[in-house]
Amino acid sequence: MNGQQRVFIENIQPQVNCGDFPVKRVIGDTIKVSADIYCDSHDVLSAEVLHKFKVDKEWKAAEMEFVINDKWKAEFTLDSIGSYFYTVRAWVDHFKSWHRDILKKIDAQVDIDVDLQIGANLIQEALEEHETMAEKEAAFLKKVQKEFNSDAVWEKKIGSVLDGKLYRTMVKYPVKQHVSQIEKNYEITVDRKRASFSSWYEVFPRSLNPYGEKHGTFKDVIDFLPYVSELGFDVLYLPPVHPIGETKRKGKNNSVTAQPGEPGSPWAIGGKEGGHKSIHPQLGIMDEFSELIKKAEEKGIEIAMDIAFQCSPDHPWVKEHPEWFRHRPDGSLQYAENPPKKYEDIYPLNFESDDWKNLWEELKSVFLFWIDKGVKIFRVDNPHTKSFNFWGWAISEIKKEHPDVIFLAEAFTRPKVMYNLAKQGFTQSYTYFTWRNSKYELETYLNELVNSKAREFFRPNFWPNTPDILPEFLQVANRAGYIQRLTLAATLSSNYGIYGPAFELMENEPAAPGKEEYLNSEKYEIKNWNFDDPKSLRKIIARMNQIRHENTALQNTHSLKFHKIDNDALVCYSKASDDLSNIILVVVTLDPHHTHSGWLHFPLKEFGMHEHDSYQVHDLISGAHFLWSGEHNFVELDPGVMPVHIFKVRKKVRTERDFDYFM
Ligand SMILES: O=P(O)(O)O[C@H]1O[C@H](CO)[C@@H](O[C@H]2O[C@H](CO)[C@@H](O)[C@H](O)[C@H]2O)[C@H](O)[C@H]1O
Repeated sequence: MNGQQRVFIENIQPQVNCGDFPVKRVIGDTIKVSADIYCDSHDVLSAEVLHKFKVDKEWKAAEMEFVINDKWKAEFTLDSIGSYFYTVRAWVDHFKSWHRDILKKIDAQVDIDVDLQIGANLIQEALEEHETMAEKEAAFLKKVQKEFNSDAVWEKKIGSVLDGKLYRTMVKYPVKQHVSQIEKNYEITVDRKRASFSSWYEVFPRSLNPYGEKHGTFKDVIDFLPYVSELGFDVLYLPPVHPIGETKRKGKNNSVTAQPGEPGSPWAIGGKEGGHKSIHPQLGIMDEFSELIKKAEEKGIEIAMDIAFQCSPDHPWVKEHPEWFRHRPDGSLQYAENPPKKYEDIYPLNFESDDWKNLWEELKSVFLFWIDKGVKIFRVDNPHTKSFNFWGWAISEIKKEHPDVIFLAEAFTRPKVMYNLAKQGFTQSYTYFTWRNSKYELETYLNELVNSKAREFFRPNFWPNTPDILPEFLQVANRAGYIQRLTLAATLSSNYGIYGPAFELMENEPAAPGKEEYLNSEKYEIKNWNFDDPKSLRKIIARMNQIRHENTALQNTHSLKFHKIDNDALVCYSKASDDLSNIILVVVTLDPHHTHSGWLHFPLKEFGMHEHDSYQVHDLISGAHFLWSGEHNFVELDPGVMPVHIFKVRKKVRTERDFDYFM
């Protein structure tokens, strides 16, 4: 410790686990750093945030500004994808202290002769510290210094003190003595935009044969792209595309024995044709996969690949690397489980294997293999059943070379485990949204995601359904119920997705009463979907995605605010762009059967308006416009017509010619 250091720096924000893990942002974001900074006595302090992009040699400094109660803040912009680092330093600023005190003394008309000599000495220190100071400024300081040391009249001397030029020049050339600096460098992972704003559509390629007669292929997926594009999705997520094992293959409805010709679960990876780096022969060949990536890209769609680190008994690794699996005393291998679910057709990898280094390398190489083929988004199956240290290592290794890669964690498990995976580097995470139905459940859960420390590292991705989950709500939902869940997913979270055909075609028969699995699940059989079914929700889904793309407010999750509405069947919330130029107010009825109404409270001041202002709300779903005034307004939703309002709030703009319009 250097005993001359007097400044304390604490509570640096944002940070995750005291800086053990990075905070997350996307390119173009401005990061706001704050810290509690104080010292003994009454001296004035100066502080700055030092920051740099990983490869930069030099640190840049952002001057911190005092806020209140020893809190200081500064901000800087993140203009590259990759890792940034920052830390905070502060020191007692003797010039600023001198300046503040001498002004008080002048005011009180007390003797300041000695203070002026001290001022002259401070100027001397600045001149010595900054030898390269611009000549003009150095000359100015020397002139003032001479005055302070001269017999010039009092008025002349204080004229220089009061003249802002001295203050401005000295602050520009600070003398940083006995600087306290936090030793830790806090990390920020800066991702590309899609990390925080993405719309996912999940489809099984093998079900895309247009006539439903054969196994679908990558070519069929290419032909399906216009549909995905029409619906407005930008990520097309495909369950595993690898060879499927024959041994222990599962049959229809999760039967533990498959009948001849049944295709098996795509997650039972590996067969005689290869493992995680091979393609299921009935889907096509590698060139066709590359063609799919290319064609999708032309339409602004990215292909997300499923990474499921597990092996069917026929996977080459089972023979080539028996040491990567756990052997039971009788020599057999234990199949995988995610209690109470049993996955009899796969073996889990043993992360305690003595050969763990080679195992880790091989798994990393699976990602790199597909990245080389053009995949930049991975949905990772069950990451919570693999070593967390492996994920931390693998993701950071991959991101060193490929900082634009996005990883979605499919971990439906305990909250702390889900959060740990996000801290290890997963870009986005599945959530409990799927089961949050009531107003209380939604508000509590969203407040946890948006207003707790989790917001710094956990990016939620909301799914109303998945091939594994047909939630009870959807099992009994009518059309309004589906639209309600779609709206909540698409407007509460800036990342959302649907397990496509089953959602828009409102497939909702459970495997058995009380089960949340789909009857005749696509996981075990090839489906023949009628995408042109007149009851399809495709039009409203397309509109929802269009609204998301046209309104930057919906492209973030952090600005979410719930608003009071005096009816528990109605939920009301808003999102806004950082500059408040785009404000979206959403009202959803949670009762898909009866009409509900209520008075909502929209706190205008928080959105840059006056509490009595009149403004327009434009329902982006129905097209209706309403003129509202003040903070309390009435809404009514008949789910038979439409269970949601997605209002764009148009503020009144006053022009110079006294002509008002709504922006
Ligand atoms: O355990 P989760 O609910 O998170 O589900 C994920 O992982 C499962 C195992 O990979 C996967 O399960 C599917 O594939 C298994 C292996 O073929 C099969 O035994 C299961 O019956 C089938 O559901 C699930 O789809 C995935 O989301």
